[in-house]
Amino acid sequence: MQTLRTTSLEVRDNQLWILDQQALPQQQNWLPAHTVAQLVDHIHALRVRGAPLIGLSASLLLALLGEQGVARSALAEALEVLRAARPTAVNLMNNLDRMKIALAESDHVTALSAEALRLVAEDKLLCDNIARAGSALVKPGSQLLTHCNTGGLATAGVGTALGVIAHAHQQGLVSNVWVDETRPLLQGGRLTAWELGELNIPYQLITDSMAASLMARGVVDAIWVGADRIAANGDVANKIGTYSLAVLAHYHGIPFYVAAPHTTLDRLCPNGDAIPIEQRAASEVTGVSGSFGSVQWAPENAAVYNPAFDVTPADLISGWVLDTGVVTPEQVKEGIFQP
Ligand SMILES: CSC[C@H]1O[C@H](OP(=O)(O)O)[C@H](O)[C@@H]1O
Repeated sequence: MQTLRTTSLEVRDNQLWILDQQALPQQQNWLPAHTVAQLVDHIHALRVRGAPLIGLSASLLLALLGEQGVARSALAEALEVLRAARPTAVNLMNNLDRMKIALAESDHVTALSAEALRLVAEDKLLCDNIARAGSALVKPGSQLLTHCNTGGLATAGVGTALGVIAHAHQQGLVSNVWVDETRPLLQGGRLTAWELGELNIPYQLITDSMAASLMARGVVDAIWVGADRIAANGDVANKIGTYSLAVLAHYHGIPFYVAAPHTTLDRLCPNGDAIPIEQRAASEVTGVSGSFGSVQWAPENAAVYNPAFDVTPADLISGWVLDTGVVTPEQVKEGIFQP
């Protein structure tokens, strides 16, 4: 397979390498994802994270294994193991469903590589289209608030919600970005802050609990978030903490936008109640770990509830900004996302 590089993925010498997103921003460590076990471990640990990126990394590895001569039957098993690596972000399943079709072709090795590269190229374009569609909704001088990380690290392109923010900033429309640190894994404080710094976009890092008072002060003009799965009725699963932002935005009359590629749509999922929500380890809440090591503050036997995502009901969403354009609440009510 040709050499390929995104912000956090690289194909080099016919092997897949990943940028460890748990070590950022202090360290930029590229790690091997040469085997299914390695990539699944990276995905479980969120060294590889972000709904689109998870699907793309799995697709690329499957194609590379095919080129390395792994038997078709073993590739089919590998596909199923990768498909189960994380349950909420549907991009993984959507991508691998397309790879499954390629695997059934007579020349499956060529078909797998072509499909994986097509998925990467498509995602870059989807990000650009989302950025353009979304920035049309940004008013001049806006202060925008975002949650978790939805930039180039999480996609093959400029990102989803953060791609909109970056494109709007390029057009001179953004005066400041409020960056939710996004407990417990701090994707905002570590990754979004790093990406905005690299892009020279003005931002202020806040704890998640600060968002409400900023809205009350009238210094949040719109909220932009990503998505891990969009159900047929428009409900959205996204990083834990998204739902509370949507409720606050509704109370304060602030537009709340979800930015995502169409590969995040799950038309067979009727509503948010049907979206599987990943439950994660207690250690992510009882303390924090990173390139510096780890520290624990809660009692050893603390009982912990740690869902990685929550669901925002469609009636709290002002618009779904997809690569195909902006979808309105009226269109969602009319069933635009229905199968
Ligand atoms: C464009 S990434 C979409 C989505 O993925 C993130 O979750 P995680 O960091 O657990 O992979 C977050 O929910 C983003 O909004």
